[in-house]
Amino acid sequence: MSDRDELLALIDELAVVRGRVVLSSGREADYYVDLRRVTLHHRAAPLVGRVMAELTADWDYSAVGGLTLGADPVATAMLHHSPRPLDAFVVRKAGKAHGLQRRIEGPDVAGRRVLAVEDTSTTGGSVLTAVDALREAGADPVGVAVIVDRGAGDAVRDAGYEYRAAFTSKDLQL
Ligand SMILES: O=P(O)(O)OC[C@H]1O[C@H](OP(=O)(O)OP(=O)(O)O)[C@H](O)[C@@H]1O
Ligand SMILES: O=C(O)c1cc(=O)[nH]c(=O)[nH]1
Repeated sequence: MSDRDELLALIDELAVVRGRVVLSSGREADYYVDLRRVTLHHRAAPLVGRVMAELTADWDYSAVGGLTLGADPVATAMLHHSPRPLDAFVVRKAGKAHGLQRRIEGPDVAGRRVLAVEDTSTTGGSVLTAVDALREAGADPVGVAVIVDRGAGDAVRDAGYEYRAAFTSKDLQL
């Protein structure tokens, strides 16, 4: 079985929850894909790293990350399982007032080409928040990549960024 097929089967088995749910955006939906159950799973996490690295293999970037928390294990999986040397970063939902007061944690991203990732994207609001913070920090986001797309493509493209998803809701029969 290919990495992609194995990952899709694990997402279906571990992450899909059917039932009424309120989403991050405040919208309601009748299914949820809890990808943290996949990105933090011993067998699935390396597949996430390889599939997401392959999905973006033709994009030039040296660091990967996104808005905490969903993006964090995606970025670290890529750091560990990408064939290219990659740093990871974490974009905080809010800056912190003590310590070094950084909004973006990890090796400096200023002046670097970076990839913004998400576990799943519905409105694109979360990943575009990360992209805005990256720009503010002097980084150059080369695109957005997510494991499961729930419809954020137009919003991300309208904001001026390329958008790729390893899978869509349809791949999961949702
Ligand atoms: O495209 P959007 O409409 O922004 O929705 C997608 C976001 O929702 C989830 O995170 P959530 O806000 O639940 O927070 P968490 O990552 O801290 O769990 C998910 O991990 C994405 O970040
Ligand atoms: O839009 C969201 O908040 C959302 C949808 C989904 O399927 N999974 C998730 O973690 N968040």
